[in-house]
Amino acid sequence: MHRQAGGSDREPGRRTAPVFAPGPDGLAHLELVLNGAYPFPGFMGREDAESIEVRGRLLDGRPWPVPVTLEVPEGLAGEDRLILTDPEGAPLAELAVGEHWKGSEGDEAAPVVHRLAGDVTMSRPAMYGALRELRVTPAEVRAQRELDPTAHQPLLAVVTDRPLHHRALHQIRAEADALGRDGGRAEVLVIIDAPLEDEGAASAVLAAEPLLPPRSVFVVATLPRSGRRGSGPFGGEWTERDAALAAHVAAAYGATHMLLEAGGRGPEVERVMALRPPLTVLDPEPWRYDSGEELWKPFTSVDPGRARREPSDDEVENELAHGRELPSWFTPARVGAELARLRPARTERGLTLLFTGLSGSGKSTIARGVCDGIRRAGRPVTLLDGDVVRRMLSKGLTFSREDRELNIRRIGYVASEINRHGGVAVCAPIAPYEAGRAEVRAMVEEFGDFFLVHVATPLEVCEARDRKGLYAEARAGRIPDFTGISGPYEEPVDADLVVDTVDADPAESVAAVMAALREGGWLPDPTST
Ligand SMILES: Nc1ncnc2c1ncn2[C@@H]1O[C@H](COP(=O)(O)OS(=O)(=O)O)[C@@H](OP(=O)(O)O)[C@H]1O
Ligand SMILES: Nc1ncnc2c1ncn2[C@@H]1O[C@H](COP(=O)(O)OP(=O)(O)O)[C@@H](O)[C@H]1O
Repeated sequence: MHRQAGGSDREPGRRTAPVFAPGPDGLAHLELVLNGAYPFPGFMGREDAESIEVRGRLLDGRPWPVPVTLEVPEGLAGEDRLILTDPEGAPLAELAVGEHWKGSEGDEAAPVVHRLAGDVTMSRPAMYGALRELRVTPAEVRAQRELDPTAHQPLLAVVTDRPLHHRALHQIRAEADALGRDGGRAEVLVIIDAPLEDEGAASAVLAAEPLLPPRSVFVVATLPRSGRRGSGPFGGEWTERDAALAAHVAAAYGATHMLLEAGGRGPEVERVMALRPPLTVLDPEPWRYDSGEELWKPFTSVDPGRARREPSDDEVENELAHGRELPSWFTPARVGAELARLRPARTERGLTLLFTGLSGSGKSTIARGVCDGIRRAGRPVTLLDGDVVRRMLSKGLTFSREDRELNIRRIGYVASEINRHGGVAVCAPIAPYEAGRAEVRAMVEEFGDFFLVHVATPLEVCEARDRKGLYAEARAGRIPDFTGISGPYEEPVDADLVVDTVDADPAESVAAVMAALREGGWLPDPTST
């Protein structure tokens, strides 16, 4: 987690500070402190953080919506200086620790969290992460506008973590017109909230540039919102505190007004304004598509019977997953094309199929049949069978919990590499622990899709089959940690498909999996070829 920074001889005789790479939220806060988007010089102490939680204000009375804190491992809690680095270990800033404080997150049983507060000083500008050239500082944007003598119009910030479809674009143009002074229109600054480590929906947002008022400016920022981001390019849920934080950042860029694009389902603007952001958060008039006139119009002028419902984020994801074009009344063609590039059809995305179940449940038998089917459907496929993996990749590992977790991690790694190149990996280990399966899911979803099949054959049936005589041995006490007998099997609660092998023969079980893959769009539909 941390190590001593080598070779820092700037101040001879002074002990070298340990280095620490903050987690995603800590890093996002750090970037906003360093680029001047936040009006304070570092991470907050306990009193400020508690004051924000209780009354939405810093101790000195300034409204502020979220604590800006830095979690550190316990081993760093006693330090008085820290070098904060990016995830690759390059120094970003030095933290002069003013306070160490700890607390538990939520209930008493939760582990103690250690935090350090204090001012940060930039070591060198950040280089890591995606879209660096678009991560322009607030001061740069303000200076650019000051150079322009015609820039006397209000500045409307549009903060978005998702693509701008027709509705949002109409709303933005209408608001920019309404806010304009002297017959002009407000200028537009699009703040794309993208993760630090990848581009998120940024390229799809940028694709809408020609559809926004001329001279609209685009910047990328990462707003910290723990646990919000989904894996798709459609953004996540915004709370009113998230929205208020976005408003503070937008104001730092010089914005006078903000419109949050949250897919039409953002937090109530009144509740955001109650947190006293430093600019006006707009509650734009809803726009609807009038299917009679084939036009987008303000809600009030559309006959409710003719207002077409917008597809939900899930529906958009589903259309893209099946390789279908998004409807042109909903998405501008250029945005749709970029989304199709960001989210290729499932037939082209990597896929990991993980079969989990007791020994003898039928994993290998079904996995073999499914591999044949996938190959026949024209996709490259690799089978990572439990027994075979144990003879090769995981030779020498035992059946302790630790070794089983290592086994599944290795399988997950190989599967994710197969997925990175668009291939299908079919894995058939017992994978008895929820944590191990979740780890594989996370590894795989970086590059492809994950599909969990629970081969839910009851223990009695597996034991009666006892193909390898192992159950008898285990019952006789000769195999320790035998899954289902002397070792645990945690039933999955997140299986995408549960297969019954009691009332079905192998061919039927294979067919059930193949049907699910076809239905989900991972295999070409044979009727369409
Ligand atoms: N203690 C114990 N518990 C469970 N299974 C045992 C054990 N010892 C050996 N075997 C044989 O190893 C096969 C399971 O290996 P896996 O790599 O799939 O297991 S795990 O995912 O690491 O839990 C499993 O194969 P399958 O029957 O194909 O599941 C068994 O044949
Ligand atoms: N519907 C079914 N699907 C898979 N296997 C089945 C089914 N019905 C009976 N079986 C039998 O159950 C046994 C499963 O063994 P195997 O596939 O090696 O399981 P595992 O890999 O889970 O240990 C095989 O002998 C297979 O013929």
